[in-house]
Amino acid sequence: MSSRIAFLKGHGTENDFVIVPDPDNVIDLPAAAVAALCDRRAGIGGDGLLHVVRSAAHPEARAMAAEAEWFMDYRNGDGSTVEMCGNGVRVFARYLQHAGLVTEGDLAVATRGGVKTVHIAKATADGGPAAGEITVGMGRAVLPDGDVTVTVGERTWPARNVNMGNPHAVAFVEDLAHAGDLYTRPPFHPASAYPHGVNVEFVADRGPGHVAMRVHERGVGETRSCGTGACAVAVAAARRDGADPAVTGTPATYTVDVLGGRLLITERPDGEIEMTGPAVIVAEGEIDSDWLENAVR
Ligand SMILES: N[C@@H](CCC[C@H](N)C(=O)O)C(=O)O
Repeated sequence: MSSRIAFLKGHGTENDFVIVPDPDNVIDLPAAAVAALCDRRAGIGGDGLLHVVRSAAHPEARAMAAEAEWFMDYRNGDGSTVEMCGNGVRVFARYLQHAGLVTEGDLAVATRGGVKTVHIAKATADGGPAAGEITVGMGRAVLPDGDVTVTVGERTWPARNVNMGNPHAVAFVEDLAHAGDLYTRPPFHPASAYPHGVNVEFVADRGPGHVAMRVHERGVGETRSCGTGACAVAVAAARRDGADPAVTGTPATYTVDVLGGRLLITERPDGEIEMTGPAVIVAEGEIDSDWLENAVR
């Protein structure tokens, strides 16, 4: 018998998500269902899906339940299950606030990349541009050794391998247009560098401590923003600029412009990376369970 499944739609710097609240983890969301929901023509449309589950109700999050009540079961738009989504965590927190499950201030969110600390800023009465922005403690970057290159058409660039819980290849370019059509992933070399796929960022300078990026996201295509990608870009830019907060004892802050807005990234001397940006809930509605079942068949 047909039933209704509640959903919301939200975005963070235009990286957009279908949000499916399911505190007790009773909704079956195989990869094909996620891909159908994220389909921009035949479904609701989104770069990914945020399945909102109590940590205690999810086998992959139970061990984190004492630290974080809520688990972000994140999926890419193609249905793949991956470690982390930076914009997704902010939108996830905004959903919890919107639903009255948390209030402004600090909270912890369980993810496959570990527990993330989140701070929801108080919205100012004048509704200033930064009102209610959300800051996430994204953890530390890992920079594996080894040279990687990425290629678009006739051009090849060296890329910095940065792991933010998920893998990134960061290439500095003169002009973001040189990245071409990022619908498909640019080839990288050596092929063995990323056995589980990779997100590829192209970065151009805009001024001191200020860069702009475009991204091809694993499991999605080109998106208008990637939070983990912006963190990877800030770390790669800092190292290129000779700044390592662990050595200098001084935080390194980069403004990262993405196609859908702006993120502020700070790497602290202890290596912890903080990302600040907006998160917006734009709509809510109901999914027809018959439609979803048929879409999966
Ligand atoms: N958009 C995300 C990253 C989502 C995961 C990524 N596509 C992957 O497969 O690693 C972000 O904001 O970080």
